[in-house]
Amino acid sequence: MKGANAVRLEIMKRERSCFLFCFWFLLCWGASHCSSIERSQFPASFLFGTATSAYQIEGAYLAGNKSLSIWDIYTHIPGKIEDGSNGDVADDHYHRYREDVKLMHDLGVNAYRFSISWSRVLPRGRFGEVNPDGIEFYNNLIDALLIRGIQPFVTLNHYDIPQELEDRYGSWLSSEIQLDFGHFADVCFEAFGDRVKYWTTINEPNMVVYYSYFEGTYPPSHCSYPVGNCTFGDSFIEPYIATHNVLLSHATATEIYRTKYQEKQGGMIGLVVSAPWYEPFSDTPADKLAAERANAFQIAWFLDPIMFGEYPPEMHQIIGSRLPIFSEEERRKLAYKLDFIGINQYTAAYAKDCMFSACPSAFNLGESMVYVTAERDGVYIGAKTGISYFYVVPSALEKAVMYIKERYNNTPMFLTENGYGQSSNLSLSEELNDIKRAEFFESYLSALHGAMRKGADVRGYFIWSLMDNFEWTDGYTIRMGLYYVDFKTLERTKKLSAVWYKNFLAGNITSQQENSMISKRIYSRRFLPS
Ligand SMILES: O=C(/C=C/c1ccc(O)cc1)O[C@@H]1O[C@H](CO)[C@@H](O)[C@H](O)[C@H]1O
Repeated sequence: MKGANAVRLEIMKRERSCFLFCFWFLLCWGASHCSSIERSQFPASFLFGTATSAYQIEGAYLAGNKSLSIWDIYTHIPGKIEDGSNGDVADDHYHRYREDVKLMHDLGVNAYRFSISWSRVLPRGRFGEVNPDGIEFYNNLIDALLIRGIQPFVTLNHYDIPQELEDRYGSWLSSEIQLDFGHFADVCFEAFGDRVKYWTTINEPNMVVYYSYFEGTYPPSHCSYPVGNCTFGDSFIEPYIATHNVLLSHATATEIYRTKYQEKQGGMIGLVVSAPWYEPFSDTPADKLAAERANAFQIAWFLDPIMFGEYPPEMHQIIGSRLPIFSEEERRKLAYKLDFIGINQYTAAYAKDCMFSACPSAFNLGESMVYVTAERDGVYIGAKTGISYFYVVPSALEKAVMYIKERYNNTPMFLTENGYGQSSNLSLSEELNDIKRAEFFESYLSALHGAMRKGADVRGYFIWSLMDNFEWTDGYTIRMGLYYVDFKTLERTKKLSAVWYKNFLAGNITSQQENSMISKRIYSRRFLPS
C-alpha cells in the first residue's frame, strides 16, 4: 500500500510539474518575449547598474559651500528651460543618498554610475581650496555603495563646470581648462581612488560641444548665424576649439591617473560618448556615405584623436584647416589613450546626403552635410517615445557597439547609459505601469547580447536612470526613472520597470516567470504603487 501511495504521489508531482510546464508553454508560445533575455547570458563579472548625474539629481545647490555651476546660472535665466524649472532641489539626492542607495540595493545592481559636482569639490577650481564638505559627501556616498556591494562608476564631469571657470577664461574655449580639469581629476583620484575602480573623464563631449558652441542651447549659449541667433560665439570655429580642449583635458587627467595612481589603485579610466546611430536614408552611395559621415561626426570626432592621434578623415574632408592641429607634446599626452569606451545609446535616425543634393536645412547635424530624419515614406524608424527625437530601435545599439568594436580594435566597452523617456503629463498609473520601458530594456539587452555574441568586449550596462530627474533643457517634462519621483514630496515610488529589472537581475525561475508575465501584460494591470 505504501508503495502505491508513493507512486500516486510521484504521478501527482509529475502532473503538477507537467501542468506548470504546459501553462508556461502556452503562456510563452508564439510570444517573442519568451525567448527573453536572461542575466545568466552575461558573464558573472558583468556590471549591471543604474546611472545618474550630479546636477540632475543632487539639488542642494547652495549646501555645503558648493559654488554655482554653469547649469545653476543657466537654468535661472528665464526662457532657457522648457518648464522654467531648475536643479536647485531636483531629487534632493544630496540629503537622501542613503535612501537612494537602498533603492539600488533592492534592485540588486552591482554598480552605480554617478558624477561628481566639480563645484562641490573645488568651488573655485584651481583658484581656491578643496572643499571638505564636498569630499565628505562623495566619501559617504561611495562608502554607502561599497557596504552594499555596489561598485562606484564615477564620471568626473557631466556637463556642470564651476561658473568661475567660465567667467575667468571661457571654460572649454581656453587651454587653461586642461590645467583645471587635471587638478580636479587629481583631487578626485587622491580622495576617492582607493575605492573607485572605474573612472570616466567627461560625459558626452559630443553633446556638450554641439549644444554649447554650435546650436547654443546649452550654457554658455554660443552660436552664430545661420545656425542660430546668439549674442556670442562662432558655430564654425568654437566647436573645434572646445573639442580640442576637451580631448586634451581627457588626456591630462589620464596622464595623471596613469603616472600617479593607476599602479597602486588598480582601476580603469575611460571617456563616454553619446552614440545615436545613423542609418542611410536610401541605398544610394551618397546616403551610405552620409550615414558614415554622421557616425564619424558623433563618435569618431572624439575617439579617433584618442585612439589614433588624429581627427577622423571624414571630418578633415569637410572642416579642413579649421580643425586644430595636435602639437608633438599634445600627441604624446593623447597617447595615454583610455582603458575603455563608455557608450550612451538611446536612438537611431536616417542620414540623408546634403553634399551632392539639396537639403531642407544645411546644418541639421553640425557641418557633416547630412540631413537627419526619423521618418521615411511616412514610416518612423522605430516606435516613438516621450522624447521627440528618441525612437525605439534596438538593432541600432548592436550596430553602434559593432562600429566602435571594429573601428577601435575591440577596446573594452561599457554601455554607460540606455533608457526610455516618458512625458510627465501621463496619469500616475500610466507612469507607474511603464510596461513600454520594461519592453525597451528587454529588447535593448537582447541587442547588446547580440553584439557580445559577435565578439564585442562589453563589460557592463547602466540604465538611465535610477529615478526621474532634471532632464536638462526639458526640465521635469520628461521622466526616465525606474523609480517615480513626486517632485512636491520627493517621495520615490517603484515603477513596473524597476520590478522588471530586479527580476532580471535575480535571474531565478520565479523572477523570470514574473517578467514574462510583465511582457505579456498579464502582471502589469495588477501593479499598484505600494
Ligand atoms: O544621450 C544623450 C543625448 C542624446 C541625444 C540628444 C539629441 C539628439 O538629437 C540625439 C541624441 O544625453 C544623455 O541622455 C540622458 C537622457 O536624455 C541625459 O539625461 C543624460 O544626462 C545624458 O548623458
